[in-house]
Amino acid sequence: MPTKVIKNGTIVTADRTWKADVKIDGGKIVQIGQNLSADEVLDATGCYVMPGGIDPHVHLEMPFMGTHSADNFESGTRAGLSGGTTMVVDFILPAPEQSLLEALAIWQQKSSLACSDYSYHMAITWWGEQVFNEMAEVVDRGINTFKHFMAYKGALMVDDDEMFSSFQRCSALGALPLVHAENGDVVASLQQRLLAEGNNGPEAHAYSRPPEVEGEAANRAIMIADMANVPLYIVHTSCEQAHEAIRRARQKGMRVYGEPLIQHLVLDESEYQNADWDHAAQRVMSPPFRNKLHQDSLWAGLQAGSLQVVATDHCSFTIDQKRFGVGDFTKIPNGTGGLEDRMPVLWTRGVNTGRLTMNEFVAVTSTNIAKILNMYPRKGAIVEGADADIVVWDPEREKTISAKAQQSVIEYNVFEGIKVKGLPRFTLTRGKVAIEESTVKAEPGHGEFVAREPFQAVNRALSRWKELTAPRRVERSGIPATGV
Ligand SMILES: NC(=O)NCCC(=O)O
Ligand SMILES: [Zn+2]
Ligand SMILES: [Zn+2]
Repeated sequence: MPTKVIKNGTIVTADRTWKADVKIDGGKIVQIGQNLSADEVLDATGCYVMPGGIDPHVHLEMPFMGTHSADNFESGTRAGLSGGTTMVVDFILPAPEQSLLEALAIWQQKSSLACSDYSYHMAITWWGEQVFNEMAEVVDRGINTFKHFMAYKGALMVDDDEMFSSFQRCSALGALPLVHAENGDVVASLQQRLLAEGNNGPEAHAYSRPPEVEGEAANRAIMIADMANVPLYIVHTSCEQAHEAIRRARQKGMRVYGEPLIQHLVLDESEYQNADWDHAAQRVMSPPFRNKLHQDSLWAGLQAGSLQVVATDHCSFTIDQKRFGVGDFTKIPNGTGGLEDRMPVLWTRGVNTGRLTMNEFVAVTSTNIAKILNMYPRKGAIVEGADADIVVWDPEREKTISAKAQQSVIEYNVFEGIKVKGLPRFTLTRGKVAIEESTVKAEPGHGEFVAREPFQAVNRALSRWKELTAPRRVERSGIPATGV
């Protein structure tokens, strides 16, 4: 590959902003400085040169609710690159009783046509000696995060006992547990009550998953992680109740991380009242969209640092797939898209409004998650030696989001009609230009798996502290005789 230099731009990282050129060779950043030269020049006049976005929460070709999500690794990563996201992390979902390693092989096959780099979280969907043993091998293969669904009763859900066992295993292996925090038993019961009362439309999806069920599960997961001496990452934090649990845990010194989605920051529950069934069903996801007060709480969390990451949970379904749930909202496949839109929408609603600084934008879209997932500074950084996953961001480029022009294969977009200002001029994946304004040059198969080492610092610090403060037997010199 010829050498490249990005010239005339302003580099923006999570902690600095400065004017310099960036030279790329062999997929890596090799030099940062003034007046650099190379075989090819990419002009960044008027632009910000930032670490490419990392979306740590996507479901590409996910087997779920009797179908598969519509975007695969090819269309999903192409959509990501179009919006400035240069890496995704997908969830491996072993079937009940299936070997984790067998499931990993299936996901390796699915991701062979990825256009950008990717990694995996392994879901713990059942528990037993085999899972306990295989978790060590999964960590050896570069997967240091394990996901637990506290919802989707009868499908992906695990109970507290299984979760506690798995969290303890994570602690021993230097791995990080993730949770989908919703009380699955209560949701299942509310769903049945709503259906029995004749509430079968998509709005009932939101009624069956109020913020309280998310808050309770977040608190429970935090307590279980504390008992297991392990940090915790709570995915798709959508409401004040869950955010409050995370804030409180962090104030007490616990390592708990929270991840709002761009959908929850920008779209609200009124979408489910739309008179058009398709419109409302297309927005069915778990947790559901919330009201403005919850949105304010999430924005405040990003500003204050109590929430660290903005993701998408990209899990797209076609109109026909959504229609599986006509007459019964519990059969509407849960999930929405967002991979192409996360960065432009967050820039527009965050940086352009003054809610986030540019550096905070980089932190919550890339650097923080690179650190949390233990792949920094290979990813999430503009430094010599890092992968050249870079977005050259033009703050003046505008568009109106429209499904007609998107990379995702579905026919609609939940952000349809939103005007964004701030878009990629170039997106580079390991030094290769994948996007040049609206020209897509992404190459299926270019993406590589990113292996992540087990955690050292946080897990060790937690275990050491717990060891020092563990309950201890009191040694006594004289023990009185029993009073008989
Ligand atoms: N979020 C959602 O509705 N679908 C994807 C699966 C999940 O993350 O819960
Ligand atoms: Zn989830
Ligand atoms: Zn998800």
